Amino acid sequence: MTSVQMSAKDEMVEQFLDYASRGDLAKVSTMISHSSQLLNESGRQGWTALMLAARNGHFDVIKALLLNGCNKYLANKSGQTAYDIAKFWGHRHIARFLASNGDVTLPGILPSNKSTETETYFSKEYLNRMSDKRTDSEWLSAKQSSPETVFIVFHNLDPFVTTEPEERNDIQPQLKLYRFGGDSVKEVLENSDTVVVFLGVEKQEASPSSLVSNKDGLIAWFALNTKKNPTESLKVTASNSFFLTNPMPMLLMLNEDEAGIVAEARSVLAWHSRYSFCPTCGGKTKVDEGGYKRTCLTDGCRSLQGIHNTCYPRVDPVVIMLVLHPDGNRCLLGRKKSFPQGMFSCLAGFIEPGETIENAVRREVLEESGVTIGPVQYVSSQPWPMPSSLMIGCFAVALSTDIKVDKNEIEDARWFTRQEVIDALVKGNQAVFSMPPRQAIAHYLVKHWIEDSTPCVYDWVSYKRLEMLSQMNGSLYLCPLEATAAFQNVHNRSHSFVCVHASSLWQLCAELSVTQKELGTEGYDCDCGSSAFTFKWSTTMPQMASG
Ligand SMILES: NC(=O)C1=CN([C@@H]2O[C@H](COP(=O)(O)OP(=O)(O)OC[C@H]3O[C@@H](n4cnc5c(N)ncnc54)[C@H](OP(=O)(O)O)[C@@H]3O)[C@@H](O)[C@H]2O)C=CC1
Ligand SMILES: [Mg+2]
Ligand SMILES: [Mg+2]
Ligand SMILES: [Mg+2]
Ligand SMILES: [Zn+2]
Repeated sequence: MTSVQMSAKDEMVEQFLDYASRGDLAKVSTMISHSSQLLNESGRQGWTALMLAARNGHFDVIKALLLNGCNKYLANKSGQTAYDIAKFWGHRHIARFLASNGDVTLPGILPSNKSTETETYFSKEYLNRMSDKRTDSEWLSAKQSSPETVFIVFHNLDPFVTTEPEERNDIQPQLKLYRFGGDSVKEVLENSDTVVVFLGVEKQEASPSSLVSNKDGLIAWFALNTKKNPTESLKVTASNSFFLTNPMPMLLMLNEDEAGIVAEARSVLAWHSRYSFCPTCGGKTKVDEGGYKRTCLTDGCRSLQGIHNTCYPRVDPVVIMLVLHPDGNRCLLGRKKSFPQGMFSCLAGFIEPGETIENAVRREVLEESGVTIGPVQYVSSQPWPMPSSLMIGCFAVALSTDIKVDKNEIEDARWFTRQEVIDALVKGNQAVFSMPPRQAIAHYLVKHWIEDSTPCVYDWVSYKRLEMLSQMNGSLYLCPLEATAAFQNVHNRSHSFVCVHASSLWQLCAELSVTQKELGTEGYDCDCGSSAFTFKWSTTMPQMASG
């Protein structure tokens, strides 16, 4: 080979590596189709195209390289494979993909399933439902007249609440359900239009039986709903108490324990308010089983035979999905006209009869956005008592990317980049769009995706952010989601050190005009799997430039 030919080849390799490094999928694919030998070529320090794409998080390039048969086990001069590189730089989804058994059809862009079940707002079970007691009418009526029993009152499905006595000044004031004793709701209970539902008993840890004087040591909870405003007949002692109108967003302001109680109570009461008569024959019904059943009073009604599923409270399953772009770096969010200005959320839709969760995800996404979906993965669920949905949260991987919005259902749908999403999570109103509230499972899905797949290099160590966090005088974790948590919960934390990922350290040092040594960093492995450094944060740190 002449030296001229050598350098032409070197040049081509350099060009190829450069495209892979920059994530130019079209150019990488064209070059492979002309010369498949390029796949395993390496440049400086033995870095191959796969390693460079892994370094910079180009999922689609990695997929193309592997599909074309590139060797993922090659190591560079430091002995690192593409997998090691992806892991080091925090591209966890890519590391997972590279670690998978060469199965390029199973996208690593789907976040890992968390091993522990995550509690979403409305999902906390504060009460033990004790469904076996629903048919024990003697026990139920004894509980209704027991002095420890708690009654919560709804008027047209709006709960009676009071503002939290010790308001914490860091966040919005919290609302508490007003807990009535039997004496205070006597008149309401006597009213024929009142519906009574037995919700359950306090779990033992909430009310140790030594503190309870009744026979079985159980504190029962009942929910009441009335059509006529019962305020005058209720005995209320607290001054700041009222029926909470405007369920969205007001129901999101309860504390987590009580949100779970409302999820149960409001759903069952909503069912009673909508199913006054037998759905099968239109006849009168009577309320049974502590409010968990309505039995038709018409002899021979079909609703009384077989599986009488119209007699029990309904739950409507809804799929809600975060659709991930095939490049792994963008997600699809949409907005309904009714959303607050600027807010985008996950697409969602009711599951139809005869449909699996996966098929409902594929159908709703196609209907609303025109995007076709491949793999679907269940993540978590959330009761949504408006009136009684069960949100089934999923991740879905798109097969196509062109968006065609169904204007009847939603107003807009767009692909948002990972960075835009991080900005929305952290900067709130100053970002290009705003996130749904943290209590919504949509928020949880988006956050989980970012948490799982975002290397900490993303812009987190910007001056503004550090400045903001340092002013709050608390923990300064700069791993993306740790930082969000620190930002929201700073008062709970006692740390006073900053954690930056290896990839951001040089940037931070440059911005603070200090050396790594001067910062006094110590290396450690961040929970997210990346290498990281911590150092003590002090107010005497060099002043950071603004902006
Ligand atoms: N917790 C969270 O994060 C989120 C919760 N949600 C909730 O999910 C639910 C469903 O989402 P959405 O996008 O509206 O659903 P869809 O996309 O399925 O569209 C809803 C529309 O479809 C019709 N429809 C079809 N089947 C049903 C059914 N079984 N029950 C009621 N309506 C049906 C209704 O039309 P018509 O009104 O014309 O009869 C309804 O307005 C909503 O109640 C919403 O509150 C949504 C997003 C986020
Ligand atoms: Mg729809
Ligand atoms: Mg929808
Ligand atoms: Mg629908
Ligand atoms: Zn009937």
